[in-house]
Order: sequence, then structure tokens, then C-alpha cells
Amino acid sequence: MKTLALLGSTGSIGRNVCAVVRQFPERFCLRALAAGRNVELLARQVREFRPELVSVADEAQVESLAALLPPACRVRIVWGEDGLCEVAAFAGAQMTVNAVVGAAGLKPTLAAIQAGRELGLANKETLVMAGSLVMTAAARAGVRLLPIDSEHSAIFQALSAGRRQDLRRLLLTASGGPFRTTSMADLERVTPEAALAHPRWSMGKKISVDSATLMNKGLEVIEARWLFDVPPEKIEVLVHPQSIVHSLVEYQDGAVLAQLGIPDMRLPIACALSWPERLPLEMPRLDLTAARSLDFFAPDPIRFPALALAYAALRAGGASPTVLNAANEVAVAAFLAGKLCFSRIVTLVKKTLEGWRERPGELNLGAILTADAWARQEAARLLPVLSS
Ligand SMILES: NC(=O)C1=CN([C@@H]2O[C@H](COP(=O)(O)OP(=O)(O)OC[C@H]3O[C@@H](n4cnc5c(N)ncnc54)[C@H](OP(=O)(O)O)[C@@H]3O)[C@@H](O)[C@H]2O)C=CC1
Ligand SMILES: CC(=O)[C@@H](O)[C@H](O)COP(=O)(O)O
Ligand SMILES: [Mn+2]
Repeated sequence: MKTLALLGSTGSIGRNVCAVVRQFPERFCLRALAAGRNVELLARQVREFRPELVSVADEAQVESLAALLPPACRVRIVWGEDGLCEVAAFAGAQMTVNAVVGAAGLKPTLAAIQAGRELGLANKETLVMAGSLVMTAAARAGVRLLPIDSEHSAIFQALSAGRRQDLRRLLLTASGGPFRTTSMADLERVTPEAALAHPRWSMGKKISVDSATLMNKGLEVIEARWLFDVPPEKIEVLVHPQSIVHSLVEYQDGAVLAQLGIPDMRLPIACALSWPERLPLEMPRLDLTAARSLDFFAPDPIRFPALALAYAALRAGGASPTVLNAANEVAVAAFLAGKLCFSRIVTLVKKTLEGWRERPGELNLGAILTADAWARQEAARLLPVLSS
């Protein structure tokens, strides 16, 4: 039995983790849960999985959650950033799964590592913001980090087939998102509703918009750089609309290894929870005759400038990826709130990055949080100019 702490249990990934646990009750046990504000779903999860500890976004939700639980329920309820970190480091769990969205995932990632928990990481923003810091901390603590992001799970699996020194490049696949064939002129007018309608995956709002701008792939390039310790010039992106080939690895002899599967997050989640064992997952199987064709294209840098911007931030180093991530979070929230048009999401990120001046000194957690706060303030300052 593997005991788990799950952060972001009410989200798209969190619900898929629950589905895998539900399918293998003899293998996994959810001992601690953390969510944000969806206390109705969290209460149902508490009744089903009976964790010892739960965390909610703020103090106001503690009462709301308690009111939804049976009087005999003994779960301890904590809240806020401290609550999230307490769940991440919960002593009763062997593995922590971080499926929170955005920068809120960084401190709990570090808390889990410091507590020596094995870490299943869906929260890519953690590595975009603080890749070097997190990977160094994990190595020092001897913590195993298992990727849940589908492309990184595919690469992780393909890397187990060869020696690291024989690796030539990583090839990350991108679906191209809902606007893969949309003209530049039409991109100006796309709505949040259209941006949220991902053609292949059912995901949370923030990552769905990131997929539509291709910023998701830019974040994933940075995530891959840190997870696999591979420089940016050895990481490439291929548009693959069917989302069946989840990513590929090329070795120096020319052999290219890929992981294929239907687009369903239960597969990479189960892989992370049970690695190196493979579970008999009950879900539809890949039928390549039904898929008929697998297409691959180079990304269009004109209509989707986010990818080049992410590479530039990665190459610039320092806190530039932190600034990129924070400005993107502000821009995506503004787009979803109807305050910024789709094609200006990346413009706002670019303009924020242009104003960033690297500060001298070590890139420790304090420096990263300072850069994150600066970028949010700067993006908010620039927003009215770009909204008009
Ligand atoms: N969805 C997917 O298929 C994939 C997602 N990812 C990555 O996984 C992460 C999660 O994505 P996804 O599941 O789609 O996102 P969702 O928006 O669906 O879920 C986010 C979860 O985080 C919780 N949350 C948000 N902010 C806080 C906070 N401040 N404190 C505590 N909990 C918080 C939410 O709680 P509540 O809803 O209760 O407020 C919810 O449980 C992202 O980093 C994403 O990039 C990676 C690959 C695929
Ligand atoms: C499921 C997953 O891992 C997402 O990150 C997905 O890859 C998004 O699709 P895009 O390839 O369109 O960004
Ligand atoms: Mn992905």
C-alpha cells in the first residue's frame, strides 16, 4: 500500500488521481488532501477517501467544509499557504502529488522535498519558476521526482531505454491547441469559451488557455530542461494534432523512441504513482487503425510567438523564466476576465520581460518570490495600456 498526499484534489488532475486511486484501493491510499475553494467536491472526497488531514484555500472555507462533513468525521482541517505546505509534507504519506495550478505550487513542492517525500509533479509552474532551486533541493534530499505532465512522462519512460550520454535530443509534441489553423486576423477576436475548448484534452482553465497560445509548450520546454538536465538547444517542439505520440527521445545512433497512448491523464498519473511497475488500468486502449494517420508539423512562430519567448527566457536565465511565468498568469487571468484580447496575452508577457532587470546575488527562494511579485505588479501596470 502506497500512502499519498494530494494537492489540488478538486482540479482536473486531482480528480484523475482520485480515479486511479479508486481503481486500485489495495495499492493506494489518500491520507491527506488539499484544495482551494471547491468545498462541495472536497467534502465528497473526504467522505470517500477518509484522509486524516485536509487543507482549504482560506479560513472562510474551514467552516464551510466542516458543515458539509458528518459529525463523526475526525479529519483535521488546515488552511492557506501553511496548510498546503503541511499537506505536502504530511508524515503519513510516502508520496506527494502536486496538482495545484500556478505559482501557488512552488512552496508546497519545496515543503514535500524538504520532508523527503517522493514527488509526483503535475504543477509545471514549479519548475518554470525555480527549476534549478527545486532540482538541487531534490538531489540534496535524495527525493525521487516523477513527472505527471504527459510529455514529460513520455520522455521519462523513453529515457529509461538508453544511456544519458547517448541522448541527442528531446522532441516534445504539441497538439497545436484549438487555434492551430486559425488565421492571425481571427486570433484577435477569439473568445475565452473558444480558447477553453481544447481539441484533445479536458483540462483546467489556465492550462487550456496556455495550450491555445502555445505558452504551455514553452513552459514545458523549460520544465524539460530542468527535469532532465538537457540544454535548450537539445529540446525541440513538434506539432502533432492527434495527441497520440506524447513525446519522443532521439539517441545518437538515430533511434527515436516514443510513448504512445490515448490522450487520457490517468495513464501518466498511474505511471508516476506505480513506477517502475505498470498497473492494469481499466480504460480505452489505443487503436492505431482507428487513429489512421499521425501528423507532425513545425510550430508557426508568427501566429504563436509564445514558444520563442519561452526559449528566450530560458536562455536569458536568472529569474527570466519566473517573470515569464508570473506575467503569463496575470495575462491569462485578464483574458479569461474579458480584459485582454487573446493575441495580447503573449504581448503582455513580452513587454513585462522587456522591463525585467536581473538582480545580483544568488537565485534563492527569496529572489524568486521577489521576481514573481515584481512581474505581477509590472504586468498589472501594463495591462490597461494593452487592453485599450
Ligand atoms: N489538466 C491536465 O490535464 C494537465 C495539467 N497539468 C498541470 O497540472 C496543474 C493542475 O492543472 P489542472 O488540474 O488542469 O488545474 P485545475 O484548475 O483544474 O485545478 C487546480 C487545482 O488547484 C487548486 N488550487 C488552485 N489554487 C490554489 C491555492 N492557492 N491553494 C490551494 N489549492 C489551489 C484548485 O482548487 P479549487 O478548484 O478547489 O479552488 C484545484 O484543485 C497545472 O500546473 C497544469 O499545468 C499538466 C498536464 C496536464
Ligand atoms: C495533457 C498535457 O500534458 C497537457 O500539457 C497537454 O499537452 C496540453 O496540450 P498541448 O499539447 O495543446 O499543449
Ligand atoms: Mn503537457
